Amino acid sequence: TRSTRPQRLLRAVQKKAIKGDPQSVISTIDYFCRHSEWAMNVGDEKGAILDSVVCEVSPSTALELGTYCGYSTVRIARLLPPGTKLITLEFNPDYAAVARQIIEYSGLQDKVRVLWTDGVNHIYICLVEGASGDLIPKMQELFGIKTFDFVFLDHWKDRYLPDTKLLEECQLLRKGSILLADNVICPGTPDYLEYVRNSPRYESKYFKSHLEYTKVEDGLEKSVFLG
Ligand SMILES: Cn1ncc2cc([C@H](O)c3cccc(CNC(=O)c4cc(-c5ccc(F)cc5)cc(O)c4O)c3)ccc21
Ligand SMILES: [Mg+2]
Repeated sequence: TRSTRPQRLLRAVQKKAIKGDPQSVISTIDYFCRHSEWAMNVGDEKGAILDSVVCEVSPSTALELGTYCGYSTVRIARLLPPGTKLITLEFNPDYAAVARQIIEYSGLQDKVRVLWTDGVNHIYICLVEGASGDLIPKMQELFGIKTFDFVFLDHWKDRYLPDTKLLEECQLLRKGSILLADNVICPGTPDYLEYVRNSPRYESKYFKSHLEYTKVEDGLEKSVFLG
């Protein structure tokens, strides 16, 4: 049967990227998506904004909702200091399988481990198969996470708001936690935007950009939880 888009993206990485070099994996994916086949990675333009927020926050605990092929996982993980804990949630097993291979190809495989064995000198990326709504309430028991310093939302757009409320209810956000949401314009997350922009518990800022690999407007919304 015909390969899937994530499989074709993985093949391009295995063929053209330098093994062990995260930047080369990122550039290869961006080139492939711009010149061969579009895919819903956050991309280079919004990716640069993601990079700057990750560097500014320098989180010791981070959560990504929606791994897809692992492009933003690699973007985030390459910037994280040793000892960071990055959890990325993917419910689609085919996407998770491709993401594992792309994360490993990027050389982060020695950091992709069962969580927090020593937690001293490695970044721990844990790619967990499952839906955010089921897994968020289990973060403490599964991973010993108390709160997240940084959350990147890039999964189903109608899950941004319920999952943000779930993070609040599970007390996984602390004063100063940063939420960064992709696609707040295209495809759009109107209920989430309305919430973080009007709730007294958040200070929100819009970073105008474009839908990955296109000229269509899109952007990222950065929201600080005020506690
Ligand atoms: C519950 N739960 N827990 C974990 C988890 C993980 C997933 C998957 O990773 C997954 C699967 C399918 C779709 C998404 C969301 N992404 C998008 O839909 C998107 C679309 C476009 C776009 C824009 C313009 C178009 F014309 C077409 C697509 C541009 C973008 O950047 C996107 O992120 C995420 C899903 C639910 C999950
Ligand atoms: Mg997206």
